Amino acid sequence: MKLSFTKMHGAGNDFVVIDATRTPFLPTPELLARLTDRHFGVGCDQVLVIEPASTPDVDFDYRIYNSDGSESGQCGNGSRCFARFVHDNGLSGKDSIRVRTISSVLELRRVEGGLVRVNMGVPRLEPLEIPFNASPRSTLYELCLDNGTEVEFGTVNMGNPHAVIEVADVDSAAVSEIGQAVQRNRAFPESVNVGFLQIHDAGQVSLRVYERGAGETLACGSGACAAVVAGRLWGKLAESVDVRVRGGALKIEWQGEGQPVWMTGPAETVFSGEIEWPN
Ligand SMILES: N[C@@H](CCC[C@H](N)C(=O)O)C(=O)O
Repeated sequence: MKLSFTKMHGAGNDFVVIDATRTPFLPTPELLARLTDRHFGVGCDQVLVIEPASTPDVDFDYRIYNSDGSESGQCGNGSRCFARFVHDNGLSGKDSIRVRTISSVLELRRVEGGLVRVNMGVPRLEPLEIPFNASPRSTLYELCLDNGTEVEFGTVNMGNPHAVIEVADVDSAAVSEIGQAVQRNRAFPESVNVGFLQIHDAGQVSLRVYERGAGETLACGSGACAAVVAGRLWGKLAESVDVRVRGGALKIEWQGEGQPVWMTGPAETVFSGEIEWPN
């Protein structure tokens, strides 16, 4: 059987997009591994699946699988690619569509210049359940990691979990080592996306994210939203922030508690293809 796919990226966070609006996509671990593997398959950070709407209040369902096969309820960069794919392939003529993930409903809008603006929803700021070696301090937690490092971080749920650590310099931050140690901590039984945030001024930051289920990616849209929310709660950021990531730039806007976060950024198609499955 041949499976059609489209390779896309949003600021370098790359995806294999599957249109399952007519034929159901049944993602076995082996098939996901074939799609995500950069050496033996197509290669991507996440597989995005476009499904028919399961309820009348949305246009489509949106499933997200990390490169390790785990499923997530949110993928910001993927949402912009989702909107672009739906438009370019004539699946909807609307300029604004609503999609349901396993955890959230998102509104995706096409804007000028190939950019897409996404209503990423209202961030959830529930306090972390504190296990033995972490302690809360206002919107910050302190944690002694199993590698002996002490970190301070904020937590924000954007439909998926994020821990945000402020650093003096993103380029020299030990993103992989600290990211993995935070993910292993029992404070995060479902693991967590770990953001490293450098604040240049109230409107400009740099960010690297060690993603749950995918490792460090060139950009993480939900991570950018979480980082700006955390930075605003710490009183350090303005309502509109330009976020520099390794693969480009995103604009994040958040008016404050109870309000949705808006993310604007690029969405590009790289190529389309077919793979034989099973081979
Ligand atoms: N790259 C994403 C987030 C993808 C899911 C994440 N790794 C998780 O497991 O929650 C984005 O752009 O938001």
